[in-house]
Amino acid sequence: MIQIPNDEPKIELRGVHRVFGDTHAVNGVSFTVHAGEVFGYIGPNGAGKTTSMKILATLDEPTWGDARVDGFSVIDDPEHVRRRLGFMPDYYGAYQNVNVREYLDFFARAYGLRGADRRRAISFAMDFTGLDVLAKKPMDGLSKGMKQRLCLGRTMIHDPSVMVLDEPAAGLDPRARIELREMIGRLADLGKAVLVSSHILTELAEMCDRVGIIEQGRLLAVGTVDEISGQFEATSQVRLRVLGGAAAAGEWLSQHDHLEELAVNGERVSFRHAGDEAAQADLLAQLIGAGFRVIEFTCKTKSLEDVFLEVTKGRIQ
Ligand SMILES: Nc1ncnc2c1ncn2[C@@H]1O[C@H](COP(=O)(O)OP(=O)(O)OP(=O)(O)O)[C@@H](O)[C@H]1O
Repeated sequence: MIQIPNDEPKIELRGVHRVFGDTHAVNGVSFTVHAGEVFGYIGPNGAGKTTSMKILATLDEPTWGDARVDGFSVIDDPEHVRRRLGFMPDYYGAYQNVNVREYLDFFARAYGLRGADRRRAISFAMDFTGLDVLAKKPMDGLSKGMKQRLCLGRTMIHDPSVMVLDEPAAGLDPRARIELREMIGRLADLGKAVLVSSHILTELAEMCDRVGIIEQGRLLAVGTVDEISGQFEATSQVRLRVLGGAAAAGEWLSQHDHLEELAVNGERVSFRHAGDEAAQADLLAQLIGAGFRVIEFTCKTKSLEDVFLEVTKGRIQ
């Protein structure tokens, strides 16, 4: 995956709002995605991901603000946007008595592809998704993973420069998920800008160049996973057990800086510590030096899931 700085973004949301009655589904969201970049759009259920994606796909319009695809406004130039964008929704119908090739052929025709161009587009999509061996298989007989590939093939049939994928990994088994990640990487290698959503940060962490975390319609953080984690990894959760009771150790610790949320319960003490591992090792040595009989001492930095839970507060609307 490459990241090309200083070029025009392929996707640009500029202060996008979408209001449904009392619900501010998308609340002033702005971000960009460049050619060759995979951007993960992460948020809990009802956060506003699908609504933003539908606006990009010209299936809905912003109440205020604008979004651009390859420089074209979704409000002023929706026809140009549609030609340049492929949208994979989080649901799709399976047609009865339609095989893989026929399904792709239908969508290629819908995009106005003819003759040799249409045959080439179908072959490329089947090749890319590894469905060439299943060309004659009826669509309703495909596994979930294979249907997802077919849907991806349909989304790329008109060779869009922008791909918007709504929860593509939902319900896939681990192998299908790894294969999907690999396909998304190859889309980026082809120079496409890929926007992919999920409500699970870890599901996307490895495949995305950058992520945006959204909750209640607001974008709470944007950056690489490391950048976002770094903002929240400043403290570790420390737990210790002191033989014979921890009240005195708790009292001793409460005199120290860089400690928060100190709690004592029987032999156990827990607190948040703002220092690095060396500082924690020093603290343990001081505790033992002060005569406390420490039998357990653990430090846990935040996992990606912890970071996600901290960024999003679990509010729903
Ligand atoms: N057409 C609509 N009319 C009224 N409210 C809507 C409409 N579409 C979405 N909403 C509301 O907007 C909010 C955002 O919904 P959206 O589907 O964009 O969230 P999401 O992040 O995609 O969630 P999920 O992961 O559950 O798909 C929700 O509160 C939803 O109920």
